[in-house]
Amino acid sequence: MSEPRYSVARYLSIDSTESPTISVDGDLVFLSDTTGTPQVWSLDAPGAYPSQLTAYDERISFVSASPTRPEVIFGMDEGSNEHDQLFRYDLHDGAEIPLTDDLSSIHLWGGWSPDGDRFAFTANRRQSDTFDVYVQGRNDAKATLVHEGESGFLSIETWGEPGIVLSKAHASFDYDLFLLKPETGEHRRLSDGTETRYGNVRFGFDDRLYCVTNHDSDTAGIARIDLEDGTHETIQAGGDWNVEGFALHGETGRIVWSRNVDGYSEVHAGRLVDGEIEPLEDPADPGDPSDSDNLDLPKGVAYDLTFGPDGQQCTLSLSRSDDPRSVFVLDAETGESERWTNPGTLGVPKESLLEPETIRYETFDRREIPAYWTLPENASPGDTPVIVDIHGGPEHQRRPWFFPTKQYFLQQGYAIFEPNVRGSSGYGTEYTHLDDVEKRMDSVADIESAVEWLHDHEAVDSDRIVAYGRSYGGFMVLAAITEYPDLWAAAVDFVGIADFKTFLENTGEWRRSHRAQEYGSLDDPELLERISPIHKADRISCPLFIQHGANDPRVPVGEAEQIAEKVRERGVPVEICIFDDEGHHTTSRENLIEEFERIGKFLETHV
Ligand SMILES: CSCC[C@H](NC=O)C(=O)N[C@@H](C)C(=O)N[C@@H](CO)C(=O)O
Repeated sequence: MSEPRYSVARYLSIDSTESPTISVDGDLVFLSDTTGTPQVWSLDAPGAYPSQLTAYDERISFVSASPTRPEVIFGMDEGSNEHDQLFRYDLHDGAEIPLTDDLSSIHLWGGWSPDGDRFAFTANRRQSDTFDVYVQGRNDAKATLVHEGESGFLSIETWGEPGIVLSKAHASFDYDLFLLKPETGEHRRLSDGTETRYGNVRFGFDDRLYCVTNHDSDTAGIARIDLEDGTHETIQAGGDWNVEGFALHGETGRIVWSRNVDGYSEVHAGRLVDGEIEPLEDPADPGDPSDSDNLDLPKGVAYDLTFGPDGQQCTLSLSRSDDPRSVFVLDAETGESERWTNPGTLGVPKESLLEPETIRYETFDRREIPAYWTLPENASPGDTPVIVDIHGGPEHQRRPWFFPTKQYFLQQGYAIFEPNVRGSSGYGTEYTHLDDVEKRMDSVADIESAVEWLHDHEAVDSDRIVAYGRSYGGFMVLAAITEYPDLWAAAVDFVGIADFKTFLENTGEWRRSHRAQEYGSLDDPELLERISPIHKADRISCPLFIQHGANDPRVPVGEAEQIAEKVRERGVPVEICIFDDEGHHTTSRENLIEEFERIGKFLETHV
């Protein structure tokens, strides 16, 4: 194993800057984890020295600038328990005003009223399994309940002159949209009841509604929804790939949108004219519409597209394998971009941060599974250990963004294999459903096929392959080492599901029905038993590292405790790392460093 030149603490101390928003004064406000947890910072010019605005130990989850005043609202939870409270921050005098104080409830940020006098959110205050809609004056201590939801998730997409748009998530690809008039409580459905995913909902010029949706398509595009009759009209199709987001400035009609092309973002800019997108003119050739390639953004993953109040600037977050999460600002008229934050790599040479190769491997049913494959420098034939890193969700997608621990393991001589197995998002709606309910173990079989691909690779040491994954990916690790126990030298399970029955019984009650759509219902115990690794723990033979957070509201910590006990009973090496002040994500840098120093030692011992 090559001697590590940089500690894992060094990689984990590389800052992330993201979630940008532009204040009425034109200041950029964003989140940075420089102090060890994401806090609110501001910048008044690109590359200037940023100003830290908040200094909590707890993580801040979002920040949103008022459309009319020099102030923002941010959300913060405790111990990573996802029970966010809301706070207002005055950008001129630094005053911080708590807006909610119901610590037992989750507050999901919705948005500001168009005049900035009020804001809206959903919360499960009334019933823990149900989110209701609340409106609160920016100076008021109390909120008004304006709509009672039904059991399960309910969130706010946007607030415009016509009203508040609500999103009811029945499942990851089955949403309904509603329009709520907060003054009267009038509430009517805008969606047509088909199994459709909606996101990024925004009011445009003359209050027409725009969104990202896969309505009537296998991939997502930008559509306009008629508020009167609910007709959906696609104004920008995704084609072979999904449109992933857009920013739209109502008054000017300026639009910046991006497409997820095999994991990489392709960013476009233009203007809505008569409801159609007119691409920006190519500065070099006036009259000739430019295309995405004319936007001189680094090739990576773009997200958080957001216009400033005047529509002249559009800010976004962007990350690449060799570029930590940074904030850029686009000139919406010319398409020219400027980097506003540059977190740097703490002296780790950028050329040592490795880009993946995008590959596809054939799986058991001859389907092609996309994956990212990264070999370490100077990988010696037949002597390279591999970490198979399986993402969570499952309706998520691994993409080529900056991953500090991935770069650390690469520098230590591991190759990294990141499959987007069936059920992953990013490859069309049909692909996301290939692992649903009774098809669960097909995605685990995709992992076996991945290892077969690795066995055929000249660099790989087949006896030193590690199963590694977070959340749903942690389930995939436990499933892989029970279904195919001979393939693995070791395994690392972060906040994984071990038993779908206890998971569904103990997960947050507001999310149970949503997750049952993906995994199966408690009414089908035979299915849940068939797909739960806990019942095959006697097949586990490789050393297992388990990490969890005691405050996890999604995958209860009991999932970690029960699998650890089962495996330990058999005398197989098990190490468990549970943080009392963390939840589904380890959010403090101090804990992350402890976690990964322990994982590094565990892998050194067993691989
Ligand atoms: C408005 S949709 C909310 C989706 C929900 N988010 C928080 O609970 C969710 O299920 N997210 C999945 C990515 C998720 O948490 N999946 C696993 C864990 O990886 C699970 O708990 O089922």
